[in-house]
Amino acid sequence: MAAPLTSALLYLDGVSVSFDGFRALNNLSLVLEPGEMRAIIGPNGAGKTTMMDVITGKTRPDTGDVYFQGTHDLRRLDEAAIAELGIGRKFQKPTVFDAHTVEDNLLLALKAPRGVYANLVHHLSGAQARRIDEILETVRLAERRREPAGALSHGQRQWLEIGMLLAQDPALLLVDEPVAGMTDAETAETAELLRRINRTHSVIVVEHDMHFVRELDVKVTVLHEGSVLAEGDLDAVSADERVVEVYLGR
Ligand SMILES: Nc1ncnc2c1ncn2[C@@H]1O[C@H](COP(=O)(O)OP(=O)(O)OP(=O)(O)O)[C@@H](O)[C@H]1O
Repeated sequence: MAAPLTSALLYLDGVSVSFDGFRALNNLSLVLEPGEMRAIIGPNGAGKTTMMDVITGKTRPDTGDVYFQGTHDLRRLDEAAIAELGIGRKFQKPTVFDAHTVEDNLLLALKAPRGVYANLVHHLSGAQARRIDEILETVRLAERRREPAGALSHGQRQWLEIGMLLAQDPALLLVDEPVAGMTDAETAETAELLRRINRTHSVIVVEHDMHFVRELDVKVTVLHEGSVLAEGDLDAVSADERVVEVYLGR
């Protein structure tokens, strides 16, 4: 089938996924514009993780369209090919190397340059060093750069993991529950950090913490039973009776 004509960065239309007859995603449609940051909320089992799994190629939809940058049909690509296209995912559980320093973790995550001439190596290490400085600044770990990652707080480890994702320079970052277990101060800093990242990257963030979602100040999609229940700014969706009923509580 021909790709739909869309200027969207990410385009999901009519996506359904069943596990043993149970519909985890049920005719889900979602459009993310280039440069956008979107917050995804919804009760346990709403399909948030399954949606991320479909976008990253971990789970194949039974039906529906999934396009990236208008032309890439993500249903036809495997996880590695989708990552290579520029979709990066941060899981809730950090996977940093504890014994390595913060900056070495970032260096390991930097995309290996392809087809590089040997006499450019020195020049490239300079570029890599600048990139690492930039990422350390963004994820607020410049002062901890020479410490082992194992010495970081829970929140700082999450930031390092976001930094490692940035090192791969994805066009779209998928971030799953970044502030779970963080202090209030770390949560506020994480909102600030993602807003900064969003100046140059598109982001989808799944999160239950409503204070955090408010601080992001972006369009919110509420999932429920595998479909979009409501979409809009947080005040609008919070005022939606159906959202109050299934998620926010009275
Ligand atoms: N591999 C699987 N096999 C069977 N059922 C699954 C599988 N993955 C997810 N499900 C079911 O699909 C539904 C949607 O799950 P999903 O993890 O996407 O929800 P979620 O919105 O991410 O929830 P949470 O907020 O708890 O993380 C759940 O009922 C879950 O039990």
